[in-house]
Amino acid sequence: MTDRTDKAGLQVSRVLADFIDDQALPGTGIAPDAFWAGFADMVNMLGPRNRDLLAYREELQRQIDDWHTLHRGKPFEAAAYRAFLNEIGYLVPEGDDFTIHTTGTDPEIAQIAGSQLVVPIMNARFALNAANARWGSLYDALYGTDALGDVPQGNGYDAARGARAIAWGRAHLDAVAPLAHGSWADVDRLEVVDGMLSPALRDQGQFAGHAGSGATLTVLLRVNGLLIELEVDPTSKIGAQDRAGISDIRLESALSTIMDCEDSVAAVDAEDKVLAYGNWLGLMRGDLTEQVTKGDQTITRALHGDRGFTRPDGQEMTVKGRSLMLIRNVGHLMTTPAVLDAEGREVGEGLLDAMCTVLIAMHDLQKTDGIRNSVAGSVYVVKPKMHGPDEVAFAVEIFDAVERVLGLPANTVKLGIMDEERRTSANLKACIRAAADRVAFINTGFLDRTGDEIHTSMAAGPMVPKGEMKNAAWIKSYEDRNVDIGLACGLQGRAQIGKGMWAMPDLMERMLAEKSNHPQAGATCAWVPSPTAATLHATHYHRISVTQRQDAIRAGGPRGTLDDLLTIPLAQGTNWSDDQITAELENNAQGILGYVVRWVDQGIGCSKVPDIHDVQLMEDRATCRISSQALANWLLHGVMDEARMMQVMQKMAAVVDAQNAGDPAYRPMAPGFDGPAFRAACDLVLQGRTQPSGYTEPLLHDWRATAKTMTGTAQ
Ligand SMILES: CC(=O)SCCNC(=O)CCNC(=O)[C@H](O)C(C)(C)COP(=O)(O)OP(=O)(O)OC[C@H]1O[C@@H](n2cnc3c(N)ncnc32)[C@H](O)[C@@H]1OP(=O)(O)O
Ligand SMILES: O=CC(=O)O
Ligand SMILES: [Mg+2]
Repeated sequence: MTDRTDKAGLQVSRVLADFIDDQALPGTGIAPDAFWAGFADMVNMLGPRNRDLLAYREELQRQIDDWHTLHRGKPFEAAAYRAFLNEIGYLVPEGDDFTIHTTGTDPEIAQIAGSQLVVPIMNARFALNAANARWGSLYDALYGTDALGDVPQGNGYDAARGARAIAWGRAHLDAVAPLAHGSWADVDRLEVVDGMLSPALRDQGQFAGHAGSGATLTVLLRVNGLLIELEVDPTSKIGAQDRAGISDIRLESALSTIMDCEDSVAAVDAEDKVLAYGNWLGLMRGDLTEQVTKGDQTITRALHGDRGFTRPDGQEMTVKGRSLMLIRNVGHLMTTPAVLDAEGREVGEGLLDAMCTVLIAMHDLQKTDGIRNSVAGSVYVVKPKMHGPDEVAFAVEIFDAVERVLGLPANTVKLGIMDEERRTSANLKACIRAAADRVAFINTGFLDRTGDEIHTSMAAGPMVPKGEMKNAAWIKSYEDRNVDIGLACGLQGRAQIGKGMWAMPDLMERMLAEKSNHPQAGATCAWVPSPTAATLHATHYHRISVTQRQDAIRAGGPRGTLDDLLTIPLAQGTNWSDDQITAELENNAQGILGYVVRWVDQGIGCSKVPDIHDVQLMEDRATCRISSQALANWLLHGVMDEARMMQVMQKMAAVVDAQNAGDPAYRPMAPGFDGPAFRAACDLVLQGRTQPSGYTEPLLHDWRATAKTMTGTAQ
């Protein structure tokens, strides 16, 4: 039984009430009574609207299901389908041209293009690492991963491998910051004389500053707005082997980081929410620390400070040591047992997130020195899973209300719009207009978007296998239109246009080869799963000027069409071989089970799970949405029956158990197949058709709460 206390008519879990009153509010100038009264008003005013918007989602989905059921087996008529979507209000008029008015953003949002890291906020160790991932060692990223084609072997330093990393780094400098004469590979001394770098760069404007001198010199270069740091230290292991004594090339890497309260975490009750909010508070106050033990060494991880350099003109400059932090709230769907309204209903989790995360960010807004996040005085909230312009307008209303309660200037909160639901993609211009005063990014969350693609048209017929989705007409149009519309709405120089996650965290060679497609496509940022990936992906922004790409794209005129966007990825017939069907079933089942078992039993919201080809994949709720919707779709259309599905689930549960054999906290699913994790995974498929928009969170939350009750850890 949750211990609750009355706050302005709300029944608030005591653990949350204490956290807000004793930790989050002190120092903000907001009194507890004012906070809770303001939140109660918000719940009363916006709660019913929230429920109406969700009911409208369901109503539209029902009409779409009916339309497909009526037309099944007949040739698909795109024009009739589009007319129907207009008629039911799924498609709304685009409206006149306009440009956004967002002001007061930090340079990382509006001016500089670079990697965007995402991190589960409930993991303090990772969250601190992410905040500090503004800077990363290029040598470490090359040496420690498969970026050079192979992974390091053994424990000691492999000098030949080190030499390959150094050679790669020098070749990169030749490509992006060439010398006036010769190659970086041949430099045998670096120095700064009278504000000039020696040897001279072809473009002296790329020399941005320096610190120290002689044997402890640090040189800063600036390429497409991103800083590159050359560290000279001939006494270090690497520097001693280097002709110029360069010990590392450090890159400005994760320019921005999304601290995630959504799809990469498992937060089902007040205790979980307080952990998430507590870490955010530590990051915003600047005092979060975590003990990190590796081998026999324990260190205290804390936020890095800023550093001072001297510019070529002799002026001092400060270089930020941390990534600009954004906070992803949950969407409009879920409610939370952390707070009950006057009628005893759970309140919208999105309302609670909005109020608490912005309150906490006030600790940063009030600072004038030290460890600051937004120097421009903004709070960046990423809002996921919104369906269409009315839901974006509702998010704006939420933040209007939050700003009023907290006494913040209007539009302090900037909004990141995840373009990851089909109704948002199809009405993107109207969605951006709805947030024109505060939009700070649009981002193609292609993983959720793929899940919604399957769910929306679930009744139309069996879809292509998961791996073929990336070649479908809708997704190309979706990616192109997002950039086209973003540029047409004036995001260039004002807000980020972002692209999606690299979901193969261990395949860095492949990421280096492929992810340049994101800046090439005009994206000012794209998601990476780890600090190392942020460093490697930064090299793409050195090579590609996103501003120039955006100018060229805009000059070329709009590309993706709405008709392509609305083209349903139906399979052309279902004459797959039995082996093909088995492979698809097993692959999806393994991903679902491997993810869900850690989510439900251990509360881990983001995991690396191998696929059936043994490629480690980042799995979160969005990837789980795809896999479960893909299986639900094939089940609905008889590609397999329930008995076969259950057989596959049991077989793959045993495989997942074996994969986790080394984890002492792991509870095997086989041979009983009756624990909450296995049942959750099966429900995600069996009930996938009727889950709201095909989301995984309602079932995951229920089963996690059950598992917590079973183990006596429920709040
Ligand atoms: C569709 C979407 O919504 S995508 C957005 C949601 N997804 C994410 O946020 C992905 C974030 N990434 C992660 O959570 C992790 O990288 C995973 C789960 C994919 C892999 O985790 P692991 O298997 O533990 O990674 P691995 O063992 O390779 O590396 C761990 C180290 O890398 C660091 N690390 C890994 N990912 C991150 C990250 N995103 N941010 C900061 N540090 C990270 C850890 O701090 C750790 O280093 P440490 O020991 O010095 O603390
Ligand atoms: O949130 C990101 C996605 O791809 O979904
Ligand atoms: Mg998403």
